[in-house]
Amino acid sequence: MSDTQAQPPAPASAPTPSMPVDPSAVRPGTRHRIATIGGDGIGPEVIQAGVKVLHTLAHTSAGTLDLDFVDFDWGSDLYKRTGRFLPQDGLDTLRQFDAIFFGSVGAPDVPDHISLWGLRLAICQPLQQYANVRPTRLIPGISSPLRSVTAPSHLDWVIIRENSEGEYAGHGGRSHSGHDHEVATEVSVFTRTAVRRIMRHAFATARSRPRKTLTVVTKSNAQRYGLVMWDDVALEVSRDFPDVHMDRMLVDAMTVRMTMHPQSIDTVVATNLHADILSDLAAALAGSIGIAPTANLDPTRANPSMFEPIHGSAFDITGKGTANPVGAFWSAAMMLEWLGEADSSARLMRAIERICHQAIFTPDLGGKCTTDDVTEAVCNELRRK
Ligand SMILES: NC(=O)C1=CN([C@@H]2O[C@H](COP(=O)(O)OP(=O)(O)OC[C@H]3O[C@@H](n4cnc5c(N)ncnc54)[C@H](O)[C@@H]3O)[C@@H](O)[C@H]2O)C=CC1
Ligand SMILES: CC(=O)C(=O)O
Ligand SMILES: [K+]
Ligand SMILES: [Mn+2]
Repeated sequence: MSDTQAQPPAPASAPTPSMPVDPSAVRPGTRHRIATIGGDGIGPEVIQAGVKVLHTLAHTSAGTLDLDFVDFDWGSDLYKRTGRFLPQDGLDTLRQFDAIFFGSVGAPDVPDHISLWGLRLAICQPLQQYANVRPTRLIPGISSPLRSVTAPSHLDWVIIRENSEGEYAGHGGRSHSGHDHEVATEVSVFTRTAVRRIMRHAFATARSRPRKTLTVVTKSNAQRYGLVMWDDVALEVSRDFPDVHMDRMLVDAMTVRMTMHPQSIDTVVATNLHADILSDLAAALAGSIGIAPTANLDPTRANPSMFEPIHGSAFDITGKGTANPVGAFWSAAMMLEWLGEADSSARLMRAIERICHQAIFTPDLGGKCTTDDVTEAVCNELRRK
């Protein structure tokens, strides 16, 4: 760090971990091959910004970080040209990479269910990225809409979302289409195997964090089969984690607790749909959906994991150059952590925190900066020695 330039103070405490990383499963210092898929809308804007930041991080790492990127133009434009969001051998291609850095999928002129199933779910589900990890933290400099949240320790959560089945299992159908007696079903599927593995991942995450507290969220009053099984499996798995304090909440009450008692929450596990909704709320309570990151993990590491901001294509701001790239940067930091590059990950998070401390903000955070301004500011922080 330069002596001549004033630096904002370092964050009060080190970030709490969101992903338990087994040191024997990673190879820090080796070349990591990253597939980048910008996708649609603001996806390519924030992923290009993220790649720029990662290049700068590598160039300023004194040779300790070696990243190699290959970009894929998969998404709705490819679909409109070819009828496919990714090529036939797309998954085999992705399996050759160490990680995937993803933007978003969804275009105004393609039905949302076609695009989501055509690309994001078409990658996550077959690659068994069953743990969707969504940390939320109040970054110093950003203000929460909640009056009671004024310090980072007041809102420091990680939401673990089941990412392979549940409400997004793809079971269902429509008959008698367009008639008054039309019927449509959307069947939630819960298997003991998948519930057990996400529960084990959630307990392990909770155990890795200082407060060792896990909230199991369901709707097992109204949903009396699959989610009662969730509760049963949670109780069984909890016996293997006696040092983790577990409590249970119904999802409707959880929205109240998130808003009224955010300090009482640490690690949360919920179904695919419930956690999808709760994590957008969490992002807003921490200041903006534009800053929130995700890891889609295959915890077994048999397949590459995928890292993306939690937001979608944001049609309303596409092409304006004002998309907040921080969610993509934070996702990139998670990717580095998962690849075993803890020091580089921490360096990137510090650079993000410094620009937030200086209020270098896009409009979603109340600022006037562009995506490029924020990206350049983060790169400049990384170049300071
Ligand atoms: N993982 C994915 O690829 C996801 C895809 N989608 C898709 O994206 C499309 C739009 O979905 P929406 O429901 O509108 O959600 P969205 O997340 O794209 O946008 C919701 C609101 O948040 C704002 N916003 C989102 N990201 C932002 C950023 N980085 N900076 C500043 N503002 C930001 C948008 O401008 C919009 O007002 C749909 O096609 C949907 O299916 C939605 C969520 C996730
Ligand atoms: C699709 C979506 O909303 C999500 O993955 O968060
Ligand atoms: K996304
Ligand atoms: Mn979502």
